[in-house]
Amino acid sequence: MIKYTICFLKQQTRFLLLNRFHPPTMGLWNGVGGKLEPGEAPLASVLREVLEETGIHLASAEYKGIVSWDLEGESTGGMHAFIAEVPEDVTFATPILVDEGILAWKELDWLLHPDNAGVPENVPLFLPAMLSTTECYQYHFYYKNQRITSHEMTLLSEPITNR
Ligand SMILES: Nc1nc2c([nH]c(=O)n2[C@H]2C[C@H](O)[C@@H](COP(=O)(O)OP(=O)(O)OP(=O)(O)O)O2)c(=O)[nH]1
Repeated sequence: MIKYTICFLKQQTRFLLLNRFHPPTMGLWNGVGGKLEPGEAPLASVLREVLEETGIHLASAEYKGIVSWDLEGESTGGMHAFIAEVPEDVTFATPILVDEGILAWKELDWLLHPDNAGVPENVPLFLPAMLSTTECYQYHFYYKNQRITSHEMTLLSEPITNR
């Protein structure tokens, strides 16, 4: 069951990330998102979460598929993932403190740097693929002792953005 959404908001090469005050991914720089409400479509959910957490009113976001995880052999959850371009004329000054954490623009190179321990371990493994394809995949991660041991990506033949 996919319970969450996540959106990577970008403006050219930089991304608006949230350093989260609370679990999951507490203390790490992650995309913006949250839990789907009952009956809510993934796109509506992610647009709502972006508005609530950043104040940015997006007209739309591009569906990129599902990120899911398997902890110690049990499939425990996942999130519908989106990428959205913030128009150039939208000025969003950071860092800024919000209820959920600290928002700041971070360069893609910083986000993907192999020495960067400040982003969720799975982000550098799925985000480059999402940025380089228009196809939607399920990115599935296997964890043991809270570390990724392997991952796989499978093409989604019927993306489910509006269900
Ligand atoms: N990169 C990454 N993000 C994750 C993982 N697990 C996980 O839940 N997330 C994301 C999905 C959501 O965007 C976010 C968790 O949402 P949340 O619990 O804060 O949801 P919410 O704002 O609706 O929560 P609440 O305050 O109402 O309880 O973290 C993960 O393993 N990697």
